Amino acid sequence: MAAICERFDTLGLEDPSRTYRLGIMGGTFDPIHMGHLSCAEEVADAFHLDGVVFMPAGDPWMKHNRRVSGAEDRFAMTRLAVADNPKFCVSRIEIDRAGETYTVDTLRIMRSHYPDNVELYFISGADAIANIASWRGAAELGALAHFVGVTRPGYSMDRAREEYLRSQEDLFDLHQLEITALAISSTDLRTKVRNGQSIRYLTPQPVVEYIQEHGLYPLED
Ligand SMILES: Nc1ncnc2c1ncn2[C@@H]1O[C@H](COP(=O)(O)OP(=O)(O)OP(=O)(O)O)[C@@H](O)[C@H]1O
Ligand SMILES: O=C(O)c1ccc[n+]([C@@H]2O[C@H](COP(=O)([O-])O)[C@@H](O)[C@H]2O)c1
Repeated sequence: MAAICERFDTLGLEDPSRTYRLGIMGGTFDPIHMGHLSCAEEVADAFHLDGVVFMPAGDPWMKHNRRVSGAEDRFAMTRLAVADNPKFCVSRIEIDRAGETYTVDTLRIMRSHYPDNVELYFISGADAIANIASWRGAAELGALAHFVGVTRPGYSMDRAREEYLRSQEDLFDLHQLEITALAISSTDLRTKVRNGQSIRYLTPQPVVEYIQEHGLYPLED
């Protein structure tokens, strides 16, 4: 099995004199939606990334207060959603790792997998960045990867930035990017499915069909 994700496992080796840039789009993806996909695409474009690895969290510990779908369903939906984009791939490393999922562990693994000419860019919405001071190993994160905080409707980027700087021992910079505002959330999609409303155009059609075929989201969070 590929160590990170097959498509980008040998990134950096082709031309050791060139710098490569790899994005990491971390999330629970329960389910993945156009907000995630469009965010990854806009960051890839703006930062000239060679690719983006979608990284479904195995056990997202900050979501223990609510129902989270099985990792294999979330992985399968993410794979369907990115299948038509040659710059995207999905990694199993977090869902194959036992225990609660910590980004610091993932970034350590990725940093040791890739040669030094591959720079890592962890992509995150303003809501996730605003919690970063409480992430495991927060002070180490900025040394392992660049962090790109993107705007998200309803969340403050100023607060996200303050929390990010608070989490860093040294003042690593946070790259900020204003992206097209899509007020879409997985929570809204789950609610719509439960209420029998359409989610067409909010997530790719293969994901809509997967949710229907597997009867996901019958119950409240
Ligand atoms: N519409 C959006 N615009 C920008 N970023 C987003 C958007 N939706 C999610 N993100 C970012 O994508 C990452 C993964 O998000 P996640 O999988 O938790 O989705 P979510 O829609 O926030 O889910 P939920 O509603 O279940 O909490 C986070 O960094 C989050 O900030
Ligand atoms: O490492 C941590 O402690 C940590 C705590 C909360 C969230 N994260 C990561 O942040 C990303 C977005 O998380 P979420 O919960 O908004 O889907 C995802 O990759 C999570 O694994 C990481």
